Amino acid sequence: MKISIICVGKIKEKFYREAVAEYAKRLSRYCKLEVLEVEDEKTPEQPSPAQKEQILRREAERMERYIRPDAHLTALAIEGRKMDSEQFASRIESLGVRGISHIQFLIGGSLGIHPSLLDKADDKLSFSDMTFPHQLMRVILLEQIYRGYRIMNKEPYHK
Ligand SMILES: C[S@@+](CC[C@H](N)C(=O)[O-])C[C@H]1O[C@@H](n2cnc3c(N)ncnc32)[C@H](O)[C@@H]1O
Repeated sequence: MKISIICVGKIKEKFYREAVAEYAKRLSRYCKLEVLEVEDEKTPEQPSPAQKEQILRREAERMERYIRPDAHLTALAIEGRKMDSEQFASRIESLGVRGISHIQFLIGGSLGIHPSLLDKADDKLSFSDMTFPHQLMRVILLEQIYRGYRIMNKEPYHK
């Protein structure tokens, strides 16, 4: 399985970069992982609705360049569907059984993901009703994918 994480903005903090690198290393046993970063737009403190629309549209256009029509697309969104780790593992497994060999995840920037891009996603996945910074979200997603593979392979994992 190939897994792509398409995200807005770079990871600035060293400790997040190290966590991403650690999970990427652990995941290399299970899947082919790629992390694709697109440039974020400068966002004013209080963007007007028009500015917000423009920022989200530009970031969405950049993300769309990486979206592959044959891949299964999951957008990370607070208002998406919640699942537990076992359900998430089954989801990845069942996509593989259905012959899907590429899963793409989208993580938005500070203003989120443009609604038109959210509409294109096959799934919208929520990790809780709370808002996480996009850099931390990347780490959490990688950890859950790793946990998912451990669950699928019936390998021990701390609870
Ligand atoms: C700082 S958040 C954006 C917050 C923005 N106000 C919104 O409502 O989308 C950046 C990105 O991280 C992801 N994210 C943050 N918290 C999340 C959560 N609880 N569940 C799923 N994705 C989340 C989403 O992809 C979001 O676009």
